[in-house]
Amino acid sequence: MLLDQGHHVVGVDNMNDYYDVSLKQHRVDQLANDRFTFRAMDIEDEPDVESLMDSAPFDAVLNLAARAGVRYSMENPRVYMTTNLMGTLNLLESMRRRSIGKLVLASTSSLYAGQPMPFDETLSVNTPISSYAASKKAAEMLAHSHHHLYDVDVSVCRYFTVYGPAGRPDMCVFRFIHWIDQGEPIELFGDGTQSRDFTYVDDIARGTIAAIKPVGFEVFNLGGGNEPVSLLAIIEKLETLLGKKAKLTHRTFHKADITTTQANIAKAQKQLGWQPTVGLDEGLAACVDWYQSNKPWSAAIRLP
Ligand SMILES: Cc1cn([C@H]2C[C@H](O)[C@@H](COP(=O)(O)OP(=O)(O)O[C@H]3O[C@H](C)C(=O)[C@H](O)[C@H]3O)O2)c(=O)[nH]c1=O
Repeated sequence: MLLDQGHHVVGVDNMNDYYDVSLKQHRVDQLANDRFTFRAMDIEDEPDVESLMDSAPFDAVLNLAARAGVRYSMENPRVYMTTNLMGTLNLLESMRRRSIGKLVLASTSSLYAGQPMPFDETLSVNTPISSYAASKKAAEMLAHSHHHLYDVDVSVCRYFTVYGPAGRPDMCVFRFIHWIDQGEPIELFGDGTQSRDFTYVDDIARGTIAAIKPVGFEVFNLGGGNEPVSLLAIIEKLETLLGKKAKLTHRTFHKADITTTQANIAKAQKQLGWQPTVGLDEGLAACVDWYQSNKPWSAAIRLP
């Protein structure tokens, strides 16, 4: 979207193998453009971040680089802190040294666990239930202190369960499509009544770009803003789209999982002029279309 608007963009990804690297490469390949440069590097590596920041006169940094799996953060909490917190520190420090004035920081609705819905940005989110959420909260706080000390302008975007074509294969929508299509049992944590305010990736991209505008320091919920939809309802919709019945294997509800999410998006609507436009049925259909039209490669993507 930034390229379509005529901007020059440098994209960074460390291409780690937490999930199938061919999917990451597929996404990079879609961005072929004279104004796009890709750098395979890690924001944890301070000298590399410094050299990156010297490579062009940046107006803004959008930090979407993260360890983002909720359940895997119980297995390997250390990488969540090194990437999500120390990586953010490297970016903030290199921005400070060069007076790059704008940071958009991707954060998460996972922070709202235990709070009353719909989740409002003013709720206190000091009791995270996963190392992932804790690392994102830590990054938000670090960004705040850099805003206070060095005047960097910060928009924190709390994303609500983002899905879309070429989506993450550690998340439910991608996996459920794969399993239903392949006739394999869906691994379902809990009874499937847990629910999410699913948000389509293009809406998230538009909201993230809208958040580049100067705001001081603000937190914005970027969520569908709809009634939360249960996993069982998602499975039913995917069965219809794929024309196949799902088989289920039940697993214990995961301790790091939030039961339900619903965004209050009034603030993003008002201050960013942002409104999600892609409904769940349309969004899921786009995911299934992408999966079908990229076969056999898409069906062979390794699930973590
Ligand atoms: C992958 C998978 C998930 N589930 C269940 C577990 C959860 O109760 C629910 C949604 O899990 P998922 O990982 O798709 O999404 P969230 O737990 O909402 O987390 C996601 O949205 C937030 C905002 C982020 O910030 C995370 O980066 C992102 O991973 O489906 C299953 O039952 N089976 C599965 O194979």
